[in-house]
Amino acid sequence: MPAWRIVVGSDDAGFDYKEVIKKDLEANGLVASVADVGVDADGHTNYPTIATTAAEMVARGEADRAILVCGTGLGVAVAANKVKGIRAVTAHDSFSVERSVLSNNAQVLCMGQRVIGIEQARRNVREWLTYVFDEASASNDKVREICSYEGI
Ligand SMILES: O=C(CO)[C@H](O)COP(=O)(O)O
Repeated sequence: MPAWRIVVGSDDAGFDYKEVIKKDLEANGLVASVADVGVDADGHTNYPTIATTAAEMVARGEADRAILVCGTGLGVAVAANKVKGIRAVTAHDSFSVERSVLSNNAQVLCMGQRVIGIEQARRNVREWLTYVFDEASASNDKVREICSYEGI
């Protein structure tokens, strides 16, 4: 199991969950490091800036995965997916979180603070850390097709 380098980010609407998740990650033995690209408690930054900053860190290989929180988990996913090579998903249930890695090899998990409860969000993150994409799986053909569409 890898020692994940994780980057977390949120807008104002996702700040509280981002802070709780960050603390959980820092205490999780599967996590090597946690970087926080904001927002801060008193800061305001639009979600596309936060999401693309985090996604670019993953795309450059400075982090393995990202967790992004906004009100719905939708805007951060749309923005993160604009970064070449990034597969970001909004997933609020355990099965989708599992498949986001095992089917889609998504590196970015997005959630909405206005959509799910904090305990489900924390559980999603705990479980997400335990999944690793199998490049020998049948799903890889489809992930490669997505990459090929992007020219990578
Ligand atoms: O949920 C969001 C974007 O998907 C964000 O937290 C709020 O966006 P807004 O409704 O445009 O303010």
